[in-house]
Amino acid sequence: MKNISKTYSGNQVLKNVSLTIKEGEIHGLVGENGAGKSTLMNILFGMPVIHSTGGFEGEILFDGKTCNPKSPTEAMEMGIGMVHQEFMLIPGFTITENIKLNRENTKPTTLSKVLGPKLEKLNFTKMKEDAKNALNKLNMTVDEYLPVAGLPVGYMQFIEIAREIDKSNLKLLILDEPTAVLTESEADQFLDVIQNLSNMGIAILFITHRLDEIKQVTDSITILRDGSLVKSIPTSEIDIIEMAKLMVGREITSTTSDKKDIDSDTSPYLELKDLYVDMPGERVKGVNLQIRKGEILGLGGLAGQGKIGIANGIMGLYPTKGSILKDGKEMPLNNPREMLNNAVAFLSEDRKGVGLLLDEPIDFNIAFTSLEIQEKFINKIGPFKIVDSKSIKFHAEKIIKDLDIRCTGPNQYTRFLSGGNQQKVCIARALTLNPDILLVSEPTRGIDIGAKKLVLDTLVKLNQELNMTIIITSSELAELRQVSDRIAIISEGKVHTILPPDASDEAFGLAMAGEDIDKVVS
Ligand SMILES: Nc1ncnc2c1ncn2[C@@H]1O[C@H](COP(=O)(O)OP(=O)(O)OP(=O)(O)O)[C@@H](O)[C@H]1O
Repeated sequence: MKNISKTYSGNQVLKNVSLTIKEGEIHGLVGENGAGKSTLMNILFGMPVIHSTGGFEGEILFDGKTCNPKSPTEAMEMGIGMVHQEFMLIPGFTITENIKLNRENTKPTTLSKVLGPKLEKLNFTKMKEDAKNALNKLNMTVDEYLPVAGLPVGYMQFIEIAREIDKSNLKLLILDEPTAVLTESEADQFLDVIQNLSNMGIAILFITHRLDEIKQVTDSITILRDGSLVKSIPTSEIDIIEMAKLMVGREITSTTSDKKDIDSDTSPYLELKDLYVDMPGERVKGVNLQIRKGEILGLGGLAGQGKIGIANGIMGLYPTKGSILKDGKEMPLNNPREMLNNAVAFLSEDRKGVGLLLDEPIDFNIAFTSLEIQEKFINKIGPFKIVDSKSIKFHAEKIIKDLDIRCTGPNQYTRFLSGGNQQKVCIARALTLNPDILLVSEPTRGIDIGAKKLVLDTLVKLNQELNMTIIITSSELAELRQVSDRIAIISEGKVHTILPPDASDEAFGLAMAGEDIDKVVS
């Protein structure tokens, strides 16, 4: 890609960016949220959003020939595949149907011989065989006839890749943040797969915010900042700290909070008694927990063990049994609105389903829940209620600055924000509720290293300055250890053990595996 520039309604998001990738090479593309990574890849894959917004400037050469894919179909014909940040699978279809979608195998019938190929029959045996083959290449043992709906998110990612590698002419595979939704062990398996694909001669363009993965698996990297190329360099010649510095243009230090001793004699601020949550894939099976006022409690554990289900259950988003007491008062179960009324706010791990209003501006998205639930930003004149747009805008401007949301201003529609910046808008919305208890799930998933620090710093600041009680659920143990006062490890739907953040790696490892940790902890 040579001297690529792209403008979205007057806003230049790529400035003369060049990028080269060789056959079979694994090339990392890194940069802060909004740096222009997805846009660059969308250009290469011929995404309609590029061409419906005036196209781009610059030149693309593929296999030595000038090309300009005007649609994903054209890109695919050339041998380019792409797995997007958001899944593009059809839930009601089986794994095989999703892998073979639009490329179904058919076999002739008596009618088709006379009336043409449109009347050919689907060749299910061949389709199943191909799907199985693609899954095998990824070391996946899942049954190909299962429907995609209800599968754990990690599986979905592998199915998307299986779909790409089933294409026989695949030469270059673009992966936009493929590991953001994977657990650590799934991500490791995934990196092996990438290595295998590269050994097969397929070039990989890999976008991720996990710089350790970039270091581990790529041959070379390109760093973007604010739409410009900062550097392209062989990975062996740069370390992670330097990468982070080049991405954000400044040094990144890690977040730490002053850990508080939790006095178990004081009465709990939030108490969960025998909590059961029927969240598919993350069932909670009898959790008892006491959280003190002003505490940051971390919830850790392996995927599928129930840690994610706890906050979802407290919020009433999945059928829940047991009891939840806030400051000694019994909370209604299965009633999200009542939880919000009781000043409990939730930032969901489900980025797609978090309910951003994509065709509304940033400021309204930030204010929306507070407006609905708390009647904030409303002026009452006699019997009339008038939305105070000025204060909504003012509030948004402040929080955009605080969380460093990269946008053209509070009026910009959230649809046009990069993925990470959309996530920050969700955080801003939860904070606007000014809750007593903030539940945050995977708060830094998919956001860049600079923004990650900002989010964690914000949580620590809210806790210190407002004495806000925070329950943070995360698959990244390092992140939990940085900010939590105590960390509860969830295994098989129950609290396996509660550890101090400075407990040994061994203790955390054993607890996560559901093993007895007494020996190491003492
Ligand atoms: N369809 C669009 N219309 C207008 N602006 C857009 C559109 N898509 C992206 N942008 C803007 O282009 C810039 C680059 O966004 P892009 O999605 O390429 O960033 P990114 O580096 O992939 O970020 P992330 O890591 O958050 O996914 C951002 O400022 C974004 O707001």
